[in-house]
Amino acid sequence: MVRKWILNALYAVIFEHAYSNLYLKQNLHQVKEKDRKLATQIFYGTLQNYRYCEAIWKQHANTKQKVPLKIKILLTMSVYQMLFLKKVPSYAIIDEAVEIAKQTKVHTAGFVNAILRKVEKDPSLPEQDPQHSLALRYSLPDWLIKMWIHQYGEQKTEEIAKASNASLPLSIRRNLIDTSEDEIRSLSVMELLQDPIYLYSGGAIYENPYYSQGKISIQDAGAYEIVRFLDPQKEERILDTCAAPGTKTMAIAERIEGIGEITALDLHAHRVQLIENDIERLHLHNVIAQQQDASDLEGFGLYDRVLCDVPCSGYGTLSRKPDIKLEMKPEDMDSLIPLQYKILEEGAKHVKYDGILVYSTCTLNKKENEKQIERFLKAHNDFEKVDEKTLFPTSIHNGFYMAKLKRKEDVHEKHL
Ligand SMILES: C[S@@+](CC[C@H](N)C(=O)[O-])C[C@H]1O[C@@H](n2cnc3c(N)ncnc32)[C@H](O)[C@@H]1O
Repeated sequence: MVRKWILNALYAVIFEHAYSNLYLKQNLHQVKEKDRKLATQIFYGTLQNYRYCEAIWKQHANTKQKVPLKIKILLTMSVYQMLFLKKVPSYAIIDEAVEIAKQTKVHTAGFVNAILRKVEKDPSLPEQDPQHSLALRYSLPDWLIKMWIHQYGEQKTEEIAKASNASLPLSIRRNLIDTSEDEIRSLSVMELLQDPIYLYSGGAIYENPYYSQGKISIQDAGAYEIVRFLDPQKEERILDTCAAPGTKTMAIAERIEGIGEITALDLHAHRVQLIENDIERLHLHNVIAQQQDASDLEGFGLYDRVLCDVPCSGYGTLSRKPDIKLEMKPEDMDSLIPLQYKILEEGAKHVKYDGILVYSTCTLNKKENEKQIERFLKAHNDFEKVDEKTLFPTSIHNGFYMAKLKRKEDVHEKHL
């Protein structure tokens, strides 16, 4: 029964903290091929709309009644289907939910039936304060909406919130070294966004021989903008300080057609392994992966370009990683700021005269973005800002912030 499988998958993500994309990658094969698309849609759709769907059934429940965790998820995923899957009639969704409740906690079947019948009759939420209702509509926490309104204004916040809930298409990057545009076009599953980025609609990408042969890689179109922004050139020495899983590293290597030298670092050994796997899959010989804390780069030399794609709160990637929405807490929001700044300062020491330093995040929080750069520039008058961009999320790509700094004085002896 596909819906029972989805219930267990959601339980693993919500209460056992499995990563949604990894869980699907490892377990979706248990679902019959014909049901995989639907299973994926209900799984991600429920995660994305969790707060909203939960609020809808909860208004019909007695607040004193103790509801088992799995039954809460069952109700929430059923409400998601009733509201968002127009092709499946409500009675079929309710019947199946009652059947699953009987198999899971038999005494809850009547409760599940009663609540879902009430939702069927009245699926709306009462009038709320506008900020709270915006947060609920897009299943985001109230404090995040408040912060975005404060930092980006009301209209932008509505756009960000909407995009954070979109079902993004999968996009891929053509390998610029050995895969021509014609070869990519011959695959009818590709639609051009901006070469080398294409939309992919060909189903399980990991099973596509183009993927295993290293001709294509998964790449968010917004993330690739950071690579264009870094603008790596052939024969340069490039340092990527927070590189795993290596998507941008590989895109840089392909952009310079394997001519030049890239050092890719990451703090965690298991994540360095991910970079190494891609070096092998893409047959790249000019990338060195190394486990290293980027807040201490003593002994590293000077580079033409340094990319600090720092760890961040990830609020630009909520549509592709809806699990973040379930776990985000206001106290976590700014916790990475000191580490980000340390990585930026350390990376800066290894930029050669006239060289380029790019600082980037996949979040929308000015304290992790613009404010970091303002503070850095005040403390380092040997750098100047040459460009800065916030790429807001859309229904095609994630959201990012990027700043490009140039070293303008030859003061390395002072630093190294
Ligand atoms: C935003 S992700 C990088 C994504 C990567 N650039 C890409 O495009 O695939 C941030 C990375 O920083 C790594 N990280 C966290 N703290 C670090 C540190 N002190 N030094 C180096 N890497 C660190 C994390 O393990 C994570 O892989």
